[in-house]
Amino acid sequence: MAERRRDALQFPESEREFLEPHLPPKHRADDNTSRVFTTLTFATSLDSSLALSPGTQTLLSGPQSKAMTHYLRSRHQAILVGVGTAIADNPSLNCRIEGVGGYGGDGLEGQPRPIVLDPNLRWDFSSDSKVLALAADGRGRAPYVICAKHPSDLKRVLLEQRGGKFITLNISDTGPSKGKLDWTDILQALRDHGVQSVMVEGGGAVINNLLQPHYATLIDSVIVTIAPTWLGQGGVVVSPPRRCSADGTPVPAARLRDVRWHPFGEDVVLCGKLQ
Ligand SMILES: NC(=O)C1=CN([C@@H]2O[C@H](COP(=O)(O)OP(=O)(O)OC[C@H]3O[C@@H](n4cnc5c(N)ncnc54)[C@H](O)[C@@H]3O)[C@@H](O)[C@H]2O)C=CC1
Ligand SMILES: Nc1nc(O)c(N)c(N[C@@H]2O[C@H](COP(=O)(O)O)[C@@H](O)[C@H]2O)n1
Repeated sequence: MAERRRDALQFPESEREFLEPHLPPKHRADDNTSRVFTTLTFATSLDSSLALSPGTQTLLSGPQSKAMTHYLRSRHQAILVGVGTAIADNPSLNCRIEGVGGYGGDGLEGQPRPIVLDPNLRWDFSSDSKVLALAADGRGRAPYVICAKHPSDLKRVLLEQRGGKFITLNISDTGPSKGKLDWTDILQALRDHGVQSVMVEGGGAVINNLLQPHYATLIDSVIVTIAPTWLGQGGVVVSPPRRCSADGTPVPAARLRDVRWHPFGEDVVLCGKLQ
């Protein structure tokens, strides 16, 4: 049995039941489903902010909802963030729940694969990246970087040495991701690389892009932590593009159905499906 770590998080069995209907099915090695179970999840303030300002990290989740997020990480094969988040936060993107690989468990069992959406190769993971350091230390997996350019051999070799890789896709020339990567292509590429479930954590640009009606059928589950604070103006806001009906009247951009709420400490967690 691997050594117990003092920084491991606890998430009680009694809280897990609430989340179960909103999680991907437990995967089998022979599972041939063609699509990726996709969960959109993030922590927000009462004024829909993810962070106090662009380029900064803001702690919103309390200890219980943070443990919940780490439990979600253990139940998905991958975590996806945009390069803005990778640069701003230098995140760990691993799972620190007691009992998963690297935190008392065997190998890398329960550790999700970090995915960074970085079309123009802005992320310099070669210096001081927590994700790569954790991968080297056996407490997380090396990232897959989804890009639209060919990386330098230096970056490619460094990533591959740690067990990660670059996945190069074409920029979309139509639809709601014109000039970017299309989510249908991103999720298909993940499936082609063996990923059966992914939680998309953010940041603002990623969430606002994905919350467009065109992609609603790609998202299986939405799980949002709401913290009892207002961050104020100038933050990184979740607010997808406006929609209008045929006569030009504004209509809601997106809405959840089958909604359930659960308090975690001072936060509340909302689970639902996109209509
Ligand atoms: N409270 C929370 O749960 C979370 C908060 N954050 C916060 O969000 C902030 C970062 O958000 P943003 O600046 O909006 O950056 P972001 O993390 O959304 O990354 C934006 C970048 O991702 C790439 N991207 C996004 N969609 C794409 C697409 N369809 N195709 C190709 N590339 C695409 C582009 O390069 C874009 O510039 C940080 O302050 C971070 O702390 C991030 C994640 C979760
Ligand atoms: N659930 C949640 N609560 C918050 O308060 C947050 N700021 C975030 N941010 C996301 O988590 C990443 C940091 O994760 P590590 O602890 O470094 O693994 C950060 O990059 C955001 O994606 N999430």
